[in-house]
Amino acid sequence: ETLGVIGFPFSKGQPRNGTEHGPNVLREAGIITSLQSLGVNVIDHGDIEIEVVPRDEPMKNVRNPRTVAAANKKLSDAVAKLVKMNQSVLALGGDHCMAIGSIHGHAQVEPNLVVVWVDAHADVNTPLTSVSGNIHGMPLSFLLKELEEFVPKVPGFEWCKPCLSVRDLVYIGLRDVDPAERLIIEKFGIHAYSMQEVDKYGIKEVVERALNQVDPSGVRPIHVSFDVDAMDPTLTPATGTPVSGGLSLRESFYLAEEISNTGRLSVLDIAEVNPLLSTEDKRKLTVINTTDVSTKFYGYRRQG
Ligand SMILES: CN[C@](CCCC[B-](O)(O)O)(CCN1CCCCC1)C(=O)O
Ligand SMILES: [Mn+2]
Ligand SMILES: [Mn+2]
Ligand SMILES: [Mn+2]
Repeated sequence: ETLGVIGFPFSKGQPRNGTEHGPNVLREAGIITSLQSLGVNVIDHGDIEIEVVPRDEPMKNVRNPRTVAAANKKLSDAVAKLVKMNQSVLALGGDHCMAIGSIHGHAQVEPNLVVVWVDAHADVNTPLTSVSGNIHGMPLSFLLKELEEFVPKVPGFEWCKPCLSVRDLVYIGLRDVDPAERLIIEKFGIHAYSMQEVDKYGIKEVVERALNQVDPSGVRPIHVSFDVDAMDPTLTPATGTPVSGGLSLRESFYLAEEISNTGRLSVLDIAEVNPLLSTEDKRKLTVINTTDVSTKFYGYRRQG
């Protein structure tokens, strides 16, 4: 089994510079060697080449649409190519708009995939419901078939055909959801385990229910889109939209271990590491904790 690593050095899905350095600070922290030490055959395919599209005027309030679209088209093609070569893929971000390219590319080869979205946020605003205009708060609206009729054409995204159904998506870690996002989640009955459910049922029960709801027969390829702001900000402070009361280190480890144990993790996104948004020691803490969770997704066993 080969694990292909792709860097997505990108920040234009949100306004805070720094997530373009995410892939490299994770590499410098030794994420590749940590994975290789698990006996995983890791190939680092380098970074997606990012081009800034000139005169990339906002479409209504959507910022950097063409630049975000062009970068994610490249990511989609790269992910599809690796999945087609039977590699599992670790995509290092970069802001969470990366999920547009990553999930789209994965779905071109594995249309039967399910998505586990681990995040403080639902990231399901449409270009019309978004208050911020930051595409990192909208990726799922570009991917969900049931939202297609509510999403306007955004310049550059002509390539991005919705490829996911709401019943194939489950959230874990929500604690900062916009009113319009809540409406969408309730209208379409999207499975969602917020931090309230994590407290109520415990992480074991939440992970069990989540996986059972999207894939009761336990056969479908899994795409995990992991926003590091799902974890408590005391653990991953170097991120753009921190929200208190997040997943503990052990809850994050357990979630990753259970996903790993399915043997069906196909693509993992690690999004929203922003080394510029904190002091040196907080940056170190963020990349160490992010790396430690990542190794659990790929078979690190706490029991030895
Ligand atoms: C909750 N939605 C936000 C944040 C999206 C975070 C994206 B992620 O990838 O980091 O998860 C925030 C919108 N609020 C901003 C403050 C005023 C109310 C709206 C948005 O910009 O859509
Ligand atoms: Mn988030
Ligand atoms: Mn996110
Ligand atoms: Mn974030």
